[in-house]
Amino acid sequence: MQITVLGAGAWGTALAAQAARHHPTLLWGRDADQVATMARERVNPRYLPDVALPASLTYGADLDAALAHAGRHGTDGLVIVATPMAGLRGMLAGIPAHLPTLWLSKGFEAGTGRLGHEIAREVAPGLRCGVLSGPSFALEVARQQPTALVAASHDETLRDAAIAALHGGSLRVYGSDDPIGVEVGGAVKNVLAIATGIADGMDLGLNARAALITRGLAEMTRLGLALGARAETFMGLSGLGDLVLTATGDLSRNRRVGLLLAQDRTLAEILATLGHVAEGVYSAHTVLDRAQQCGVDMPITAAVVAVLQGRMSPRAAVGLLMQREARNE
Ligand SMILES: NC(=O)C1=CN([C@@H]2O[C@H](COP(=O)(O)OP(=O)(O)OC[C@H]3O[C@@H](n4cnc5c(N)ncnc54)[C@H](O)[C@@H]3O)[C@@H](O)[C@H]2O)C=CC1
Ligand SMILES: O=C(CO)COP(=O)(O)O
Repeated sequence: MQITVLGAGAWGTALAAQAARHHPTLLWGRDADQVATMARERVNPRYLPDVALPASLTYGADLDAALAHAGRHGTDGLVIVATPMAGLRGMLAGIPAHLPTLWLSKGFEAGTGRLGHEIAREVAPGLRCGVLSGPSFALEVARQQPTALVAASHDETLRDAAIAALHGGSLRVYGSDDPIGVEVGGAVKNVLAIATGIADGMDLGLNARAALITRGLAEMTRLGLALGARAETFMGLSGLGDLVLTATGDLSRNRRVGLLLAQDRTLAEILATLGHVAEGVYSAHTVLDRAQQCGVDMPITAAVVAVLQGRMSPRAAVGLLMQREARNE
């Protein structure tokens, strides 16, 4: 299978390395100098330093040529979009309709509030596509540490293509026909990881973290159900799985944002030093907007939004959550 990965950040590079062990794979990046460095040194010094990339992986900065690589044998190729959510719309709009496509981006699009499958429906109707998500720090995948992912699409042939492309060795890829649930899980866990980062940064303790994860999962599930997802999806890899990973794992950029907010660093300072995208920062208020449109209560998300917008201190946000009325679980 001919595979093209669009986006040479941490996750695109890690997944391209995995794919290249089994299939002819090309990694496209928008920065020609970075691409030339990767091709020469077989390492991505900016986003995944210290990980040697397989010799079989090829590189390109020309988007048309990269897409032609995936289309070399007609419809048998696969395009994997690995940009942040902000780049997904532009990428999907340029992919030829015959090329099956997966995206890795996790979030609600800032401005429109759309999930990936909603963007695809708008800009690429007819494209066979789906999302690949689940608990997966790029560094661990790049180091070939065991990881389980979920490929979600209403199109069974697309799920099969994702599994054929990536399942094997240290990576297990499960299928799901609930792309809404898988996308809501991947988007909301980023916001909740900021919340547990704040709690841990304030030394609130392990009980507080467990409470945020559990009640956060309830928020995530409520929103997902309102948007048309199935409840059981949130007990799976992209719900509970990715939430536990991101909310507790110090490799998470979203969690790191929360830890630093708790030290009273400003968001601008934090983002200037992060060096990678933290999607929760950009989709938190969009999650809340969509929840409000559906009449869904998301108090933890609302608290994170207030802190991110500088309207409330972390301490005040915790106080507000603790003062809420008692209710049945
Ligand atoms: N890093 C990780 O462990 C994981 C990340 N993800 C998701 O994958 C997506 C990408 O994340 P990372 O690779 O970690 O980000 P990153 O911050 O490491 O790299 C982002 C890459 O995207 C490129 N980029 C940014 N905007 C772009 C645009 N408009 N068009 C084309 N390229 C653009 C940047 O140049 C950079 O190469 C995010 O949505 C993230 O939530 C999902 C699972 C794991
Ligand atoms: O999505 C991820 C792990 O599954 C990565 O999380 P962060 O973006 O918070 O690093």
